[in-house]
Amino acid sequence: MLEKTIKKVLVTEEEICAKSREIGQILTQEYKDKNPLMVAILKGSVPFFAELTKRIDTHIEMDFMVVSSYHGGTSSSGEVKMIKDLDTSVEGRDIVIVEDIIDTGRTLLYLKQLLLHRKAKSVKIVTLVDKPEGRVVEIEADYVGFSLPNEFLVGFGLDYDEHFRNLPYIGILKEEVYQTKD
Ligand SMILES: O=P(O)(O)OC[C@H]1O[C@H](OP(=O)(O)OP(=O)(O)O)[C@H](O)[C@@H]1O
Ligand code: HPA
Repeated sequence: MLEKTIKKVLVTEEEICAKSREIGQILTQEYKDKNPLMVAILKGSVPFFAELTKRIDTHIEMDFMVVSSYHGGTSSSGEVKMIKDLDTSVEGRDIVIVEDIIDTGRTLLYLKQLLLHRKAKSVKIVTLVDKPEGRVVEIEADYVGFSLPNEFLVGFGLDYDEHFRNLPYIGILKEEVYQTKD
């Protein structure tokens, strides 16, 4: 079973649910009467997006984007590519980007600049995980669930080679998992 591949759990399911509730309450106040467009960045943000949006008690709309900067394994190519754009116009709208993780920051810098260029009224970023030591460009999230050390993380949307997104917690893999997959 998947649990056997995990060396250490860093954030439990209970902690993620409690934090999502907390951020959801803040967003409820902040976006009351603003009908923000909540943008999930696929695929990693899916579990957190589902957990968070349930906890927002005011009108929101949802849309989805696919961008990619990681191509298998644990390293980044550095280039951010748009694979699926939004269906909705962002002009004059309050936008909340929801991510699973900020690491180098390249993905979110690209997305924030793109949406501001398209004349969004405001763009805020919510991320489940921040790895501040990984940053190579200047960008910060407005709301961070958990600030974690610079290790390769899996679970709650975070993948290693497309696997482990379905773990209900965030953890690090045992060394042998990398050895058998590479
Ligand atoms: O701060 P960065 O170094 O840019 O890394 C963060 C991005 O990397 C991952 O996406 P990925 O491109 O792997 O796609 P995925 O969401 O489908 O896993 C993650 O979901 C973020 O979008
Ligand atoms: O630690 C990570 N795990 C999974 N995907 C990622 N994308 C950036 N950093 C990570």
